[in-house]
Amino acid sequence: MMKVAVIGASGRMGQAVLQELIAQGHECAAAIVSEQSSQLGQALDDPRLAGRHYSSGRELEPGSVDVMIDFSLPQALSHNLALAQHLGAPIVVCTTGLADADQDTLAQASQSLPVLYAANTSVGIALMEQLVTLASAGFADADIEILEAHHAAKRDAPSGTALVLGEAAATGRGTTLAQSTAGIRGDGPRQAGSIGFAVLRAADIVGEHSVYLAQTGERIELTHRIRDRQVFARGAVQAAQWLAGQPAGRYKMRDMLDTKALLQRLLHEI
Ligand SMILES: NC(=O)C1=CN([C@@H]2O[C@H](COP(=O)(O)OP(=O)(O)OC[C@H]3O[C@@H](n4cnc5c(N)ncnc54)[C@H](OP(=O)(O)O)[C@@H]3O)[C@@H](O)[C@H]2O)C=CC1
Ligand SMILES: O=C(O)C1=N[C@H](C(=O)O)C[C@H](O)C1
Repeated sequence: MMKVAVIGASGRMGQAVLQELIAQGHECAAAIVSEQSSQLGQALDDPRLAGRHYSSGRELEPGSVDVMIDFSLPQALSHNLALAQHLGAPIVVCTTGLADADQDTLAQASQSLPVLYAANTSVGIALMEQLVTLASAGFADADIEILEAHHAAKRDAPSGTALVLGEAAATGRGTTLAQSTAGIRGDGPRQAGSIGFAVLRAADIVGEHSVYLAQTGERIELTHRIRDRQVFARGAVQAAQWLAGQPAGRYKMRDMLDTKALLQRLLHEI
C-alpha cells in the first residue's frame, strides 16, 4: 500500500487516479488543487474517501507521502516539483504542453529526486514509440504525418503524445523533431523530410494517435486509441509504484516497462 498525493485532483485525470488508488487499495495522502481552486477545502465526492478534502498540499510534512502523481497544468510544474522536493517524494509528472524550459526544470529536479515524465502513461504508447522509430528507419523514404484526436476541452495542441511520436519518427531518420517539424500543417506544398501534425478536437474523444508513413502507392499506418481514461490512471499508478523504488534520476515509461529489452530480444529472433 502506497501513500499517494494526487496533484490536479479535481480534474478529469485526477478523478480517474483517485478511483484507481481506491481500486488498488492505496491511500490518498492528499488531493491537491491550486490555491485559487473553487474546490479548495471541499469534501472529495467519493464516499470511500469520506472525511477527505481538496487541499493545496501545504499541510503535508516530509515523510507523509510515498509518491506524487501530477496531472495538472504546465504553469504549476515548478511549484509541484518544489513540493515534491520539500516532501522528499518521487514524482510522476503527466502534464502536457510543457515548454523547453520546463524540461530543464524536470532535469534539475531529477538530480535529487526520482522523476518520471510521461506525456502518455498507457503501455500501448510506450511500445508504439519504438515501433514508430523502427518503421521510420525501415521505410526510409516515406513521408511521415501524425494525426491526433482528443476531447473538446483539451488545451494543448499538438498533444504531448503526438510530439513524442514525432520525436520517435525523427530518431528513426537520424534527426530530431526540432529540425524536422512542420508544426500543425497549414497550406502550401509539403517540404520533403518534414514531419507534420494534424489535430482534431471533438466531444469526449479520450485520446487517439495515428502515425502515417506514406510513399507512392503504399503506406503504413500505426494507430493507438484509448476509450477509457482509467487506462492512463492505471499506468500512472503502476509508474508511481515502480518509481518509489528507484534512486534519484529521470525516467520514462519505457524504463519501467523495459520495452527496449523486449524489442531487442524479438528483433534478434526474427
Ligand atoms: N500523461 C498522460 O497519460 C495524460 C496526460 N494528460 C494531461 O494531464 C493534464 C490534466 O488533464 P485533465 O485532467 O484532462 O485536465 P483538467 O483541466 O480536467 O484538470 C486539471 C487539474 O489541474 C488543477 N490545477 C490547475 N492548476 C493547478 C495548480 N497550480 N496546482 C494544482 N492543481 C492545479 C485543476 O484544478 P483547479 O483549477 O481546481 O485547481 C484541475 O483539477 C493535461 O496537461 C493533459 O494533457 C491527460 C491525460 C493523460
Ligand atoms: O489531455 C488529454 O486528455 C490527453 N493528453 C495527453 C497528451 O497530450 O498526449 C495524453 C492523452 O492522449 C490524453
